[in-house]
Amino acid sequence: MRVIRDATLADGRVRDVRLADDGTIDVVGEALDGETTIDADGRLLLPGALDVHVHFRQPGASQKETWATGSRSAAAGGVTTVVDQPNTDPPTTSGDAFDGKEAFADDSLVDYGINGGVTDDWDPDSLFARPLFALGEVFLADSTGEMGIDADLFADAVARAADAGVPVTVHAEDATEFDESVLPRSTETRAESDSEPGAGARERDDVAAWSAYRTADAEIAAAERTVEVAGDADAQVHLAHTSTPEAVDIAREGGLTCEVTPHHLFRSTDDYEELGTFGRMNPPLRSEDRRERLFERLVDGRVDVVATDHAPHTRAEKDADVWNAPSGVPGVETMVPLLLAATRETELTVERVRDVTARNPADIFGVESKGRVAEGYDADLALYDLDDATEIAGADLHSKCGWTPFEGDAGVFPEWTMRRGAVVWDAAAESFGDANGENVRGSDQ
Ligand SMILES: NC(=O)N[C@@H](CC(=O)O)C(=O)O
Ligand SMILES: [Zn+2]
Ligand SMILES: [Zn+2]
Repeated sequence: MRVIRDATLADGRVRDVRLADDGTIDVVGEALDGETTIDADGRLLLPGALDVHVHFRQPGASQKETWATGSRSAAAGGVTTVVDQPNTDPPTTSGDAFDGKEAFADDSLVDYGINGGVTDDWDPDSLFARPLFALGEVFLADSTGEMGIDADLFADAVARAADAGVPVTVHAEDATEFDESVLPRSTETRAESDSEPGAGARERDDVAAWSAYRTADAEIAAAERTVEVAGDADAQVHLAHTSTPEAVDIAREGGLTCEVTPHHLFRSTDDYEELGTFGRMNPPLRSEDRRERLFERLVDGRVDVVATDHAPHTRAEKDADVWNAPSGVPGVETMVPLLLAATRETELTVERVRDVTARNPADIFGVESKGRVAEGYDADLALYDLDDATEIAGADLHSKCGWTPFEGDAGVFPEWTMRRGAVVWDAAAESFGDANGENVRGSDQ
């Protein structure tokens, strides 16, 4: 059996890790026997990350990303499990659509889960008959794919998920709280607002208008409503991509779990000047003050999960004015690298990075075989040299979209990544494995 020698674990212990032939971890110990040795030489060994929020765009938008390119990007960033969201074309709102997506996921290099979505014409009976990772992201306002639903359907969908024993993830923005006075006035709306003095005072075309339009209050209101709906249905609910510290606090106090994205942790409205419309996403970037308070909650443990909301769009698509550019930024390859680089400069610890990227998502979503470097767990592993931070460059990344909102930031990338004991990314050789990822909820096919 193979042994990874002298690996520093997230808690600082230096241990050998012996791999069983079935792709699991045989034992973690000291001076272990084994046939072949992989010398970690004191470098950091982390459990492969579970990114519970990606948009890999197939079926329907393979010009932005495919399962092949998205999963390679994941592997090159130390991510060994991804969870795909339902706003594809067709949307994943029926059993047939689920099966269609699973056929594409066959191309995945890493393990995966597939979420089911809710729209007015979803087919819950056939959908819940499939091995869903979760119901979600349930869109409380329109985002890419225009799957926003109303309050009654939301309550109904959460109740059905609770009955089926399936967790729910929520895109919490309440469209009734958006500030429409920021919107450009078409001839029609201009006529209306002219009859209401004060409304629509000026036409905005700066990117910061996106943050002014989709207000922090819209997220806060939707988070509060989600707590109520989850309580009424006694459902397990997780808030996706919370952009405000207020929503994190509401989730904690209301018995929900929450995730934050790298872009809301490392970018703010101060970065619009540099990012332009490439910095437009939902929920939008917030003030530097809110970003700092979000980061504090990551450091002290109030944030449960970091997930990327990897939402690639082509450069040509993004290169439009603020009202017409699509929302979303890529991120699956840079999540762990950014967080590890941050441990060198902030109070963030490597143990917290391990918890929010692996242990907590596995525990919250019940992926029992993953998230830990311990006996019996899947040998999903990545090796890092904390002394070797490099500059992130879109051109070096493996997403099909070819750009990153983190251009120039420091990142600590993995030397190699293993999925179930097989190397899926070797940075020195710049080569990917050819393993086929598996559905972590079991396949339906
Ligand atoms: N976050 C985004 O701005 N966009 C996501 C959809 C979503 O997660 O809301 C996308 O699929 O493009
Ligand atoms: Zn969303
Ligand atoms: Zn999303």
